[in-house]
Amino acid sequence: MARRAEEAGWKLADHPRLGKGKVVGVVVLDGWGEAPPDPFNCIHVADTPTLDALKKGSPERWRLIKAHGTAVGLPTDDDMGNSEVGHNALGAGQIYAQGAKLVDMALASGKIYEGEGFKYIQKSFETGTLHLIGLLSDGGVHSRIDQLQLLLKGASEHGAKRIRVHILTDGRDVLDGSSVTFLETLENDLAKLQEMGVDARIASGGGRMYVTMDRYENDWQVVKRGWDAQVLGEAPHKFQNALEAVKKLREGPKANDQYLPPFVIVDESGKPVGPILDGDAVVTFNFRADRMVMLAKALECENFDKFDRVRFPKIRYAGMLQYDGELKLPSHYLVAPPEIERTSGEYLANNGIHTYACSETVKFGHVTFFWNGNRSGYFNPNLEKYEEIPSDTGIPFNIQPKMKAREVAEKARDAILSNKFDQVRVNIANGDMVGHTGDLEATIIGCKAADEAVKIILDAVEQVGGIFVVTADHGNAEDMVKRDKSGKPIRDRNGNVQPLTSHTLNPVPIAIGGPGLASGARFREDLQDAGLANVAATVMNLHGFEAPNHYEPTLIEVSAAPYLKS
Ligand SMILES: O=C(O)[C@@H](CO)OP(=O)(O)O
Ligand SMILES: [Mn+2]
Ligand SMILES: [Mn+2]
Repeated sequence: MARRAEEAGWKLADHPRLGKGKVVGVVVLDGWGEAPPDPFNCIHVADTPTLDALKKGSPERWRLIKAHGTAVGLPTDDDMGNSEVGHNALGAGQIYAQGAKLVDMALASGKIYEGEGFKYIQKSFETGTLHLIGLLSDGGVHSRIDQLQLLLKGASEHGAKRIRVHILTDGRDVLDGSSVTFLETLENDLAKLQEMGVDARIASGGGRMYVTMDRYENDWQVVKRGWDAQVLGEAPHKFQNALEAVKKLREGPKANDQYLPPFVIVDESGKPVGPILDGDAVVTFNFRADRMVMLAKALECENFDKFDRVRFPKIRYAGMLQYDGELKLPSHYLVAPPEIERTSGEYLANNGIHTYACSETVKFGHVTFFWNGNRSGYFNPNLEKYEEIPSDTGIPFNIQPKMKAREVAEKARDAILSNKFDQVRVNIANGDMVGHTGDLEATIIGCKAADEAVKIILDAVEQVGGIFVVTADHGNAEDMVKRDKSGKPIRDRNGNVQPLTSHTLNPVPIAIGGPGLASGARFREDLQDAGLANVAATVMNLHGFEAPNHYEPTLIEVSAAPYLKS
């Protein structure tokens, strides 16, 4: 193993001052940013003694790092962070131009229409329909409506004569209710295409969390609901107009953009206007992977047993990107994904580090798949163990805001105490998943549960003389209200505020410590602009290795003299 590592350039140099053999507990708090104290800062309001102690206890071992925008490879600094780019950066130690940006560039240059993926689907344009399925939003987390608009125009200029759009409404990365405006924009564009002789229409729809966009195989019924509407043209709700559909369905009890029921658009005779048929082309236009992989499997896999597809049309299918680099799924795609290579997980596996990673289902791929550069599976099954705690299904997370935080922490504790692993890595989901519901009270409970989970892990680290790194992937729970430009919550005539369900632009904390951390180790002061991508080198150091030269620099320095708490 050592020789092989050396030959392929995988061998990491020893750190001059930090030794090996200490277990390193890496905790990623999902959706846990830093913001000023405020009644809408649920992390501030919640009882979080463990995280408070890390912040107050050691100024040289607690700091903030960037988790949004260009620091994580997004197009601009107006782009909020998200789990995919966040965990990619944390695990890869390098900043890659991410899907959002790569698609922007391919559309701007027109290269998207010259690639293999587009040429492949184009073969269906003469006799078949082009179907576009994806999230209708300008959130920039999974997709962007301006990219859809360009693709619609470009596809019709390149020969698509019949286009059907299958929309998923958002309300998670953008304000609830904004689906109506996005839909108006889309209908306007489709009308222009119709004037130019293209038969372009919306064919079906539904809310992202209830229709299609499940992830990590949490609930295949979500994908089935989408399949029935998009492919079979069947749904409990039928309308002749999508705008009317969304407005009407939003009136239902507890209905919102995220959870809108599935609908199909039908003609005057009640016939669906755009089921997916043999000979058609399909593009899933989300660039982000996790919530498209399940649909990609259903559209592409010959052998499929997750639900009864009833009909498996012979189509030409391409993803906006290839969503899984290991499974090569889908096999055709319009834009090549970022080549996230030489991740810290692969380096550490090649240097003999035993790793345990755990999360509950809704975040499982975050600390495995995303962490490893959008690759599923192990680098070395003899050295790694990934464990998933099943998430609650069928209920929104504000009903069970504690989620599986304690269960995940107890698994991590056991892994740390087992002495079998050098790195124990978890994602604690509450700040994010409950934050997305916009329910403040539940989010406060969720944040407390996350803090308690961190305590369980830190206690175990303490017991074995190990080291901990506690950080987060992006903000969410620390700001839960829509604000005006000056930062004041916007209130309507009745004094009500609008909950902010999305992520934020805030930085996230990182804390290091534990009895195994060398007494002279502290955060450097020369990296004020550091971000998530600086964490991988830091973690490698804590395992006793120097990071590779092409990694973003480590956050820590180790002085010969012991670092003293001030
Ligand atoms: O739920 C998701 O898909 C996104 C928000 O769209 O959140 P995260 O990036 O935290 O996974
Ligand atoms: Mn996240
Ligand atoms: Mn989120």
